[in-house]
Amino acid sequence: MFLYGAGGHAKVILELLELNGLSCTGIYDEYAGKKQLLGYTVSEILDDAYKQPGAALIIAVGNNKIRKQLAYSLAAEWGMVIHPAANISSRSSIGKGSVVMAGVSINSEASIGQHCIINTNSAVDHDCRIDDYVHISPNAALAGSVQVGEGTHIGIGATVIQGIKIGKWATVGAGTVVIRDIPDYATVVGNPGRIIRINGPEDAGL
Ligand SMILES: CC(=O)SCCNC(=O)CCNC(=O)[C@H](O)C(C)(C)COP(=O)(O)OP(=O)(O)OC[C@H]1O[C@@H](n2cnc3c(N)ncnc32)[C@H](O)[C@@H]1OP(=O)(O)O
Repeated sequence: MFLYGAGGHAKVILELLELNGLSCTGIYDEYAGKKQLLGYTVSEILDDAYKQPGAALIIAVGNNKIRKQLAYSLAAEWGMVIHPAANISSRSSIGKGSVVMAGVSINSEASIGQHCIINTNSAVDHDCRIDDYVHISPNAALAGSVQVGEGTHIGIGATVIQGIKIGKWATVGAGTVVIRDIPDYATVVGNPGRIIRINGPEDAGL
């Protein structure tokens, strides 16, 4: 498995690979300014090795917009990795390029898009629909049938009650309690969550 990205998020993914008995064949980061990550070599030059038959790449970058831009520019076979201590319903689905950290629960008939981060100890309950490039931060909890649009960031420890629809490229602040639908591009904070800003399509990365 190849990784693109050599920051803190990449460290967590490297350890997921190790726990799954998968070898990391290469790490690319053209802007990292470092040669090593956890003892693995980091290459600043993007060669074609990750495009060889049988190779797969995970974009190990936490920023949702940058992950989307890279997904379009790198054009690879996408890998996926799930922590062995995640509870994943056999009736759920997870898209290519996504990563699922320790302690996560993904319950029945939930669907996770491509290049998502489902971070440590978060919960995505039954029938949730998570679109591509979403990040569900550590300890966030989504009740049943919540929808999260493309590129949205759910902050650490946020709580979303059942049936809520959250638009695309929105931000839910740390610890926010979401009890009403959230429009596209909105930033919502507090308990109950209130909108403090609405950006535009320029916030969507591409
Ligand atoms: C493994 C990992 O590290 S995963 C990463 C997890 N990280 C996160 O979840 C971070 C989530 N980010 C946040 O919560 C941020 O505060 C954001 C994105 C919601 C807002 O950030 P900014 O746009 O920089 O807003 P800013 O800090 O200027 O705050 C604007 C106002 O909102 C308030 N505010 C900001 N965040 C929150 C919050 N989480 N809860 C309540 N109020 C908040 C501020 O107090 C401020 O209020 P004021 O105008 O009355 O002073």
